Amino acid sequence: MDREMTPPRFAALIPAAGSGSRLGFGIPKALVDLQGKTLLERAIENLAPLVDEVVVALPEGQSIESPVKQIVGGNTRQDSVFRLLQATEADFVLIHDAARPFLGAKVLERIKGRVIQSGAVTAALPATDTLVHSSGGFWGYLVDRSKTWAVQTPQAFRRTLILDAHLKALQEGFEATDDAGLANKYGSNVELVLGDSRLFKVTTPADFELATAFAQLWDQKRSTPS
Ligand SMILES: Nc1ccn([C@@H]2O[C@H](COP(=O)(O)OP(=O)(O)OP(=O)(O)O)[C@@H](O)[C@H]2O)c(=O)n1
Ligand SMILES: C[C@](O)(CO)[C@H](O)COP(=O)(O)O
Repeated sequence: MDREMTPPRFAALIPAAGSGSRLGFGIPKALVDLQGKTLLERAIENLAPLVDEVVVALPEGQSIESPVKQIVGGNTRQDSVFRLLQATEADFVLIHDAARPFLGAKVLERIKGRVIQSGAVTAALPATDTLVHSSGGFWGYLVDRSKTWAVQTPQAFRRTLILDAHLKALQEGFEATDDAGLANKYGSNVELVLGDSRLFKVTTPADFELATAFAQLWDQKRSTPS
């Protein structure tokens, strides 16, 4: 008798509970308007068509008008993601910062295409600038650029793998800047998948200026049938 194969289920998990202190607009960064849509709305609209479920972590006391599942985030990004992981039972999770509003379908397809086999993948870009390790504000030593990548989101994992890494980190009090770092720390081989320079993170007012200028072009392209 043929066994029926059910396709794996994917959840998009969006940490959006940060305060945006480096942006300094006085409201949570994910809820800042960028040319008619908030950063969070943009993240949801990019991810929703390619997953079975979307869950967002928001600052306490905030909610959005959207059918997606909403939970309260934690004090750190890591804590917000840990809470998001407990809010889904999907086989695979795509974790993506609300602060990266320009996520195209091609990057997402690349990430989804690799995670089933790899179990742990992240979008990343090979470094293009000269890189140095600094010492007291001066040139310390040159870093080998040919082996250096800048890590972005989305990052995708088999849910049980990344949940296990988060649980171990919690037990040990280990903090990482991202989930790929946690997966690597607890023994997973994290595959680097080519990201995109348009996936930059809106962190500072200068990033926001750039995002404002670029959003019009992005929205125009999305509404033009290819
Ligand atoms: N306690 C936190 C902190 C951050 N994030 C989310 O993690 C992503 C990346 O974080 P970052 O760009 O550092 O956002 P903020 O923490 O808001 O910024 P800042 O550090 O400048 O305050 C953002 O989508 C942010 O909302 C979160 O969900 N929960
Ligand atoms: C997760 C991340 O976007 C990968 O580059 C990055 O580490 C987040 O850093 P932040 O200081 O929390 O913005």
